[in-house]
Amino acid sequence: MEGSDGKKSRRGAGRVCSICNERKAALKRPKTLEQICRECFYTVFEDEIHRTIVDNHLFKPGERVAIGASGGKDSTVLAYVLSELNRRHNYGLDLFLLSVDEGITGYRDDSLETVKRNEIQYGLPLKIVSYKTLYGWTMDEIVKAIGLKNNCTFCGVFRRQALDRGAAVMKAEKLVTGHNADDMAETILLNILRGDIARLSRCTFITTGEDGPIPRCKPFKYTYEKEIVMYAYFKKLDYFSTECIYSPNAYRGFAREFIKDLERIRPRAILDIIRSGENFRISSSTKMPEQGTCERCGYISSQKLCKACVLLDGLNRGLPKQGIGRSRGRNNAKDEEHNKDSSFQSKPCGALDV
Ligand SMILES: Nc1ncnc2c1ncn2[C@@H]1O[C@H](COP(=O)(O)OP(=O)(O)OP(=O)(O)O)[C@@H](O)[C@H]1O
Repeated sequence: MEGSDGKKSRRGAGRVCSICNERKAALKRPKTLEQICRECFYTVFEDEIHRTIVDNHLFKPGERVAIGASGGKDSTVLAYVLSELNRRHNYGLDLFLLSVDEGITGYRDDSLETVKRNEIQYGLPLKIVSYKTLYGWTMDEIVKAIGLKNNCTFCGVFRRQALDRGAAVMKAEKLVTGHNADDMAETILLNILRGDIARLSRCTFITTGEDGPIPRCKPFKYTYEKEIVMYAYFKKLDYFSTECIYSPNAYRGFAREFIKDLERIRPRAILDIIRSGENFRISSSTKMPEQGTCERCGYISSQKLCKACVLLDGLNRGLPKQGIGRSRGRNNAKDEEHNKDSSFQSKPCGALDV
């Protein structure tokens, strides 16, 4: 960059990487603000994920692992990095891509095309399961029935089960998702704001569902979204970057913006929120929901019917609002009455609903 005096601007020009002290710095690392070169960025980024995997015992050798692949930046980088680390460190994992087709025209159909290309680029087999086949409804049809306001509830609940069912069909022993540190901080904050103690106590776990059909883990728990985007950009990874056309959730949006503001002032804020969430102690007198199984479909549930069955029932009976909102200890006709007044909404898509 030339200054007004014709000399090279000092800002960043010629600065040496603070890690290798050899190459020219090419970027400011969002997590630490260090000026580093690309090569060192790749190394620290991948090594941190490797450490997270090893320190938290995320996998066992020989495990069959489904990578929840939406075609977006997070899961694309996850698929790429995990297959690299698997080779480099001999994890011995049998990896494959698992995608859920929610039936959102102009969004998921396009992102699935990206995943199909990733299948070839990374040499990972791909399995696609769809809402239409599993539930008889596409999200386009659900939105027609319910409108834009609560559709994320359906999508989040159905996706969670769809991933489990797809993983079960493919005989996976573990499912990994691309939820990152920003998602994690956002969910902690939302659970505090909602007073959702049950979720707050579990939402920071890196592995969840060990008592359910298939454990899920989040290797990007401490990975910053900005670094994921940077990594994808520098590595020229093929991903789909459009927002969901049905995703208007204002409450989560505020939490997201708040965290981004905090990060701008102090990058460590994201990690500190996660640490705080991890260190919360839930009072032993707090009543927690007991896990059982859904009477209808056998899926894990703390109610007589799981959330997906309640929502599906409502859709099929022409009462799509049934089951929207909190329904602790309910699952009966009174739900509907309650839901009319409920100011709470279930978790939207992108949720770290554990
Ligand atoms: N349709 C899908 N099929 C398979 N996995 C999915 C799907 N949608 C979401 N996931 C999994 O859940 C994670 C979090 O999803 P979320 O909706 O928050 O998207 P995101 O933060 O934009 O992630 P991505 O960039 O991977 O789309 C994804 O990284 C992915 O692993």
